[in-house]
Amino acid sequence: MSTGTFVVSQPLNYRGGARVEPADASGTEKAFEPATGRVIATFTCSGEKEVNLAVQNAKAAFKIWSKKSGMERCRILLEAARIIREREDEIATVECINNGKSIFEARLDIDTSWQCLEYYAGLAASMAGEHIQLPGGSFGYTRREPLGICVGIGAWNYPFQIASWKSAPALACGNAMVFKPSPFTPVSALLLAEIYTEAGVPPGLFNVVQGGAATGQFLCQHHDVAKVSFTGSVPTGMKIMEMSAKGIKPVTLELGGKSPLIIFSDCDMNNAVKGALMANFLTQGQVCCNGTRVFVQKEILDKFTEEVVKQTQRIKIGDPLLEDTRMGPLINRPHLERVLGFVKVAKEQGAKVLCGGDIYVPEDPKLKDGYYMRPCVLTNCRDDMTCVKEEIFGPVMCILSFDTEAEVLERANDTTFGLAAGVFTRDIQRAHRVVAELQAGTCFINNYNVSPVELPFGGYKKSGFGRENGRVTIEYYS
Ligand SMILES: NC(=O)c1ccc[n+]([C@@H]2O[C@H](COP(=O)([O-])OP(=O)(O)OC[C@H]3O[C@@H](n4cnc5c(N)ncnc54)[C@H](O)[C@@H]3O)[C@@H](O)[C@H]2O)c1
Ligand SMILES: C[N+](C)(C)CCCC=O
Repeated sequence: MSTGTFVVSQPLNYRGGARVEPADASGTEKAFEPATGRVIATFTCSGEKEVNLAVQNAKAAFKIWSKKSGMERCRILLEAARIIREREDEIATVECINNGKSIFEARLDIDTSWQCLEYYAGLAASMAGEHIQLPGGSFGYTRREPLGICVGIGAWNYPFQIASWKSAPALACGNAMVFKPSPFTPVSALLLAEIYTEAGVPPGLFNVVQGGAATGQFLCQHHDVAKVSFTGSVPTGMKIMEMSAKGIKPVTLELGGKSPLIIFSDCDMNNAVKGALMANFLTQGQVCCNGTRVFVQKEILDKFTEEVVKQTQRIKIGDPLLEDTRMGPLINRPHLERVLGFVKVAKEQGAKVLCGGDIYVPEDPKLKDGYYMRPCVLTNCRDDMTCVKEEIFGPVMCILSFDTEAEVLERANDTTFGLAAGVFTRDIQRAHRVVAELQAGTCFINNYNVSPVELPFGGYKKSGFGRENGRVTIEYYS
């Protein structure tokens, strides 16, 4: 498949083990190919009736699935993981077309998706309660029971990965799920739904409803829904929590970030520069855990900055389906304008643009209406600037300088977010001392943005609570 050719011809809702047109509507949406600005799908957003049907299907499947043994669930999830792996290129291609990320990155996302299914398949087989000895020869026991119908609501930056990271632990624990992707990226969750069916889950165990806020609200307010797992922005997360509170439903909130990346003067410079690029420019900078506040120790500020700018200017921007492309378009026109707006405000507040921060028009004529910008490095930044305080969610790196460890720790933690953080140093004692003080769910040492599924992922403060991945997530779905 090549850029500019894909169109969606089948229904985008999934219920009872098949693609369906929704029974009612709460408006329509268009999905785009960000590389060309072309519409690839016009779809109906699900209304209350359709949401209700999806939940009823999930309820019927839950009755069957929750009675299966861990080993039976394990076999089916392993089969689904195998199919994802087999169809990796096809899934990555669809992801790349609908999201705009490079095919190189999309394949990595699909890898963490099947790995997540494999991981929870393994845990499913060994899940158990406890036997607790009581005085006088008496005893009690606990059972690990599924919650029931879980709702997953996803963001647009990692569409297939988010659907997998939510559904794999939910299904492994014996739950059913109704998943709502972002209306910007409605396509790839359907592939996951079809794969679960092919692998042998009961019809209705994993359903997809499409739509925006209205559809999401019907899901969160539904009285048969036992839990909501949400990935998205802080303002939406607050609404999800309010709605869930009314129904006393537990929530997992995977929200935004403005993570610090601390580069000490004793770092391996090449590795730190590489790390800063990985922390800022994957998926066009549209990554929740990006280390966008780059604190560099004064002694190496000039050298580090020069090298980062040189490497940033070498990033190959273009057609996301080409093997050598490393940066594609942003998700849509309004978001591109929003990110460029942040760069404008940064300049007005005194930041200096060292490279990028402007619209990019690729030479290939079919990409001329795509949502491209050049990755941006800002210097002369201060902690009180908008670009340093707010999540930009685009390819914009802010460089700040610091003198001492104590000073940088205080400034790094001076944020309402707490999703991730990074430290680059050759001093291993300092590395561990610093990460122990950082208020962040994930801390990287001499690395950034790797996320093995064995490790829990989630935030402190307004970056949310609850975790995805790792053994602990079982606690959030059972
Ligand atoms: N922590 C993480 O794991 C993680 C991962 C990816 C993205 N994010 C965050 O997501 C944000 C970007 O994603 P986005 O723009 O899609 O976020 P968003 O909050 O606008 O939307 C997220 C999802 O919520 C739905 N939604 C919107 N209003 C709703 C409502 N009132 N009720 C129910 N559902 C509603 C949307 O349709 C979408 O599916 C960034 O802040 C980013 O940091 C976090
Ligand atoms: C796989 N990453 C790069 C850690 C991203 C996780 C999801 C954040 O947006």
